[in-house]
Amino acid sequence: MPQTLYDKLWQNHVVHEEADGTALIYIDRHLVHEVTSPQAFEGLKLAGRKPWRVSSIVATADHNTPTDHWEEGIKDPISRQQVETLDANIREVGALAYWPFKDMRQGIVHVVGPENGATLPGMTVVCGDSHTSTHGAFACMAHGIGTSEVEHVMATQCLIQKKSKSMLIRVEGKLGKGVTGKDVALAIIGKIGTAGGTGYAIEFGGSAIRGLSMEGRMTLCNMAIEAGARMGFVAVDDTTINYLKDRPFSPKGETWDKAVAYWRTLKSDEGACFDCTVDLKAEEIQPQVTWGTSPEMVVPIGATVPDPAKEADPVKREGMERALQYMGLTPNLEIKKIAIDKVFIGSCTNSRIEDLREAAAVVRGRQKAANVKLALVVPGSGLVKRQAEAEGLDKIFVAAGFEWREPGCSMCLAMNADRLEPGERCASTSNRNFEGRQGPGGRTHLVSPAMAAAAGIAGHFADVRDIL
Ligand SMILES: CC(C)[C@H](C(=O)O)[C@@H](O)C(=O)O
Ligand code: SF4
Repeated sequence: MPQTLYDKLWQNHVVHEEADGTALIYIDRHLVHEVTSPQAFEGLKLAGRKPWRVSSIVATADHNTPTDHWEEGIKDPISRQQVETLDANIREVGALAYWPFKDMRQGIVHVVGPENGATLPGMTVVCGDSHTSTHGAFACMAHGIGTSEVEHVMATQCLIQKKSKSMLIRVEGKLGKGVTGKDVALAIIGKIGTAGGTGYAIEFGGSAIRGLSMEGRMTLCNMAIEAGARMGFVAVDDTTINYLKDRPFSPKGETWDKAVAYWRTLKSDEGACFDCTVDLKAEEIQPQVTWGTSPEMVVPIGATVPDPAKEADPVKREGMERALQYMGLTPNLEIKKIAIDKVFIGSCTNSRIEDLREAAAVVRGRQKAANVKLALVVPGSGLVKRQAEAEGLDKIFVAAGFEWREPGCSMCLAMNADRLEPGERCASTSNRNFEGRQGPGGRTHLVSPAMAAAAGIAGHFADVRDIL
């Protein structure tokens, strides 16, 4: 019987399955950061256990690390304690790789795994972090877990799971100029809603997805969780294999050849059945901007802020009214007329080299608008930073009045010094626009890196296609 990619990944990792479908799944890669690991390490210690397979662990500090003045260390005592606790725990138990605060390879966990070849096709990848879905770009079964599951995986190398339903989201055609993986992700969420993927594992397919780089695929899979799915993935092709060649933890020599032969099987078979299929046309996807407090509250750049009065469903209407009030917006306002205070280019959604190149292409030779108080560019890792500097991207940003920072989660969420002040409005390349996400009272509009850059230059949202 033809199998979906999900069927294959699932089948390859089932250790035991009960009659009701509850299964024990083997975990290949365990990514660890400072926020969700302390209690897990503590629990292990109290039970007198050691991690089952230390070589599955890849750890880094990201959420609580500052993005400037590294020589001054971490000023906030709670953040410092979290990072120091991770340090002590990993130094005690060990790991395949650990990139601590200030290490050249430190960065956001979902950026450093793939770029070092620690995320490989066919793996089960978990992390105490919802955006673990990012790693699905490599045809992995990758999803976030809670702190008690972090402990469970460390102790047993397994997780109790039930198989999800399967959804195929097919994007056929060619994306237009200035339209990126981020716009595809937001357009999908706009179409199916933030609950659209609930209960499903999503496979992204179609010619437009195959046309995306690994960076674009990671952006897309990163946001599968915002569409309600636990995970999203893309089949292996030449793009996947070329990306992984010669990465530090990628297999080498004969093992590489064997691995590639296996990886090439990681796609849905012809005629495989999905529980649900959603189709989008690439040509119809425009640069997207969110206007509300949920990623599904999104419209194309040429649109206006929706009018709750036109919404028939009273629950939805109330949600829209509340969102508009929080966002300080009026119905029917042109998106292009919304002025911004800050720009954030970064996060595990959009802080990879290609994202920075796309933003730099817009910024090059231009100046940040006077009303924009701060435009932050935060590379996803030390390696991304080094690469960007080798290409001179940092100079382009700095010359335009943007700030070039050290890697970390930064202003994606208010867990470190980078945040919005109450009422400030931000064009952000991150993945969540919930109330207070970037700081209490802060107003987040999710966009692509090119669109964030364009907003930083114009001082308000602008269509990047008019600039490129
Ligand atoms: C801190 C962490 C647990 C959290 C997550 O799970 O996603 C964070 O990364 C986020 O993006 O909100
Ligand atoms: S960059 Fe943002 S979304 Fe990604 S792991 Fe960090 S806080 Fe979570």
